Amino acid sequence: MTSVNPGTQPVVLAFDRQDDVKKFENTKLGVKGLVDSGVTQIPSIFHHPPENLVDTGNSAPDTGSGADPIPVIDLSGPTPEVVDQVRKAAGTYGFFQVINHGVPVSLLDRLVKAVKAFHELPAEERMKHYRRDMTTGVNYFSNVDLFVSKAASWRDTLQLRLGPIMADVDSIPDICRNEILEWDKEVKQLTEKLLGLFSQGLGVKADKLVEMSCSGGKVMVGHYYPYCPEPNKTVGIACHTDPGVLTVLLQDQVGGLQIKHQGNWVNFKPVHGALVINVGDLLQILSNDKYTSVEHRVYANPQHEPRVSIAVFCNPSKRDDLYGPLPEIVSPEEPAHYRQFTYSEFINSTLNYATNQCLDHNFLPNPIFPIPEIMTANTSSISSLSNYNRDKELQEFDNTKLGVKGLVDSGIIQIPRIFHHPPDTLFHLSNTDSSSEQDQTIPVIDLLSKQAEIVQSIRDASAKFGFFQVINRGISVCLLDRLLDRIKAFHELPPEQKIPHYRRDTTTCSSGGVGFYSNFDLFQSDAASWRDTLEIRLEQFDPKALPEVCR
Ligand SMILES: O=C(O)CCC(=O)C(=O)O
Ligand SMILES: [Fe+2]
Repeated sequence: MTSVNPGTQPVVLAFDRQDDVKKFENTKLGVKGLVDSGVTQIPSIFHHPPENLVDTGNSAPDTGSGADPIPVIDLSGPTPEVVDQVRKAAGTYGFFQVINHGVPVSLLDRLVKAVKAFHELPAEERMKHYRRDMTTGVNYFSNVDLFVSKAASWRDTLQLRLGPIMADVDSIPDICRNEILEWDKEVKQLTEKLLGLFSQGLGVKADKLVEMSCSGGKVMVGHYYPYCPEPNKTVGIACHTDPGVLTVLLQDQVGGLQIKHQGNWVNFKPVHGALVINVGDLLQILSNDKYTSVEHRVYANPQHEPRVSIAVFCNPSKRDDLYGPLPEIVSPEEPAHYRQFTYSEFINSTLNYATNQCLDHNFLPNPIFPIPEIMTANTSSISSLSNYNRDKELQEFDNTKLGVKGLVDSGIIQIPRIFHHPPDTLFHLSNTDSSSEQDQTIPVIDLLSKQAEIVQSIRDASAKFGFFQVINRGISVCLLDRLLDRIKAFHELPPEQKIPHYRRDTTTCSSGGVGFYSNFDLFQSDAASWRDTLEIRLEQFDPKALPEVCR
């Protein structure tokens, strides 16, 4: 799309990509739909920068070559030995596989088959499930971050909330419902067992992490990585760490997962019947870096056989409890590397993860919750933190691109400190005393009155209040009502539709004169205010840049 800038060359507006992304989203068929349509070249929205790419040389990297260094742990072994193996693997690789884990291998096989069958349903069946809004707890989409990432990846996902409250069971596609419900029961037991082993590996009581509700919030994703005709231009999942406590991953035999170990990418060789376990960012923090949350990625599938993987992300369900290095394991000799924070705060601090409520996890800009401050463990409340870094928190808030509405949607119960105004500037909403100011009302001037009266009223109001209201001003009241309603509708759009409009500078060509932001003076004022804004430069804007909902 081009637009003409008066007196200069045509300029290419930056929303070309967003149009292509929307077109792809509107197919409701994901990358599987593209493959089925016979594409031989992948659309440019999937092109990743060279530093993200994996050279697969058009065939799968050899997942079998060399010694496979990632430990396989037999959970049926004696507990002290298992604890020791878990502690070592979690501290060095951040990843390991478990066998004899108690989940019937036949169920694992059936689950992979059922999730694959869902992704291979006829187009008209599959697209009925395509949605991003989280109300039922069941979602099917391609790329959780489609509208915010710079490049999309070659993967579709069926996502389900397993806990603390199971998704609406009737919304789970029939073709995989029974298998998912069976898996949910098994994975609950397995994750509690694993949290027991992780706790003991830190030398704290076995039920410590379960008591902290570390696996109470669970999200399952069933990924489908179909054949990619240009695997050297995109990826299956870009390099990331999982933000939560721990991840249980079931993969089929196709291969494609790679983990970073000592600076090198290591292929994760699938073992039939085994489950892959990895440490998330929160567990690294809770363990005060004794366990490590490791970067991993999946290359775009160069084989005609599609790859299926099913991950369960475990997160705390107690949002307002404090998390941070376990007090039992910090001491003056081994001080805490991170401060204490609530899980809500953790979510708010990680890019739009909170605000779109997709606890599918990936693609956080920082591999670890950015808490550089070293705090000792006796901190009992966030508000008593002395190491408040305002610039950093402002930047993190701006990075969510969702304004204060995003904070409200994420369920915060305390407003972040960047919004705290000094007491002398605050209103007292509970003050009902009728002061002299409250008795006075701002004049309403009827523009259909006699000219002389109008002039007199305007002169008086301007002198006394500097403000007045006008009625009968020739603009249809119905239009005004619609305008208010549409601006409200814009602010209440789902995150993925609002985020593309987030920008502070509406003077650039690429903005089209339109921008959505929270607090125009966010980085200059002493305290931010509880308000978001859609700005339109009336003198010069591109109608196409306006959000459709209020165009
Ligand atoms: O598909 C895989 O093997 C890995 C998936 C993954 O890393 C994720 O969903 O976070
Ligand atoms: Fe992951």
